[in-house]
Amino acid sequence: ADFNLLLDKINERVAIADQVALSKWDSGKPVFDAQREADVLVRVGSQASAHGLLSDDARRFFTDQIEANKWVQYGLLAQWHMANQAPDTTRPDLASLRQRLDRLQGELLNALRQAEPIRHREECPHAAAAAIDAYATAHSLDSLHRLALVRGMANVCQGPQAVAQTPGA
Ligand SMILES: O=C(O)C(=O)C[C@]1(C(=O)O)C=C[C@@H](O)C=C1
Repeated sequence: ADFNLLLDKINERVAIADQVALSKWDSGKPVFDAQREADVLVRVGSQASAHGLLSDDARRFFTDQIEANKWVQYGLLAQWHMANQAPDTTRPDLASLRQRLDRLQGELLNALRQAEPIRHREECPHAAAAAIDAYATAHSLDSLHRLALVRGMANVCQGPQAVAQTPGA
């Protein structure tokens, strides 16, 4: 196992942030929505064990994904305010973007579970950083989206003591 599937799923979620930012540019809604974050994290916590993960671990991981999402939104909104314009590509409304985020949730948790063995290895921090670097280069990510991967991977390495639950436990 390596980090490629996990990075793919993290990057997929980050790519949705671009469209969330556009919807917020249109609506003027703030990036931060405390109630929505709480809802997401409650669901993640309750679905963790079905994916073979501890609730706290899954919640911490998702807190990082939400932070990565906000970094991208703040970064893009600042670029668009600088330019006094945002791209005029068609964008889905926030409700359908949230449905897409919800659908990705299980895939992200499965990808985290799949990475479990490397997460506890001594070389995890180096392997994670190298995988992010290679992934960002291979996908020609700009510095904002590269940094979002760094943020999303921030707590993937866990040290040897944490133990995963068996699915359904
Ligand atoms: O749903 C939104 O409004 C988003 O901006 C997405 C998201 C997330 O990553 O899930 C990020 C920031 C908000 O505080 C809530 C949720």
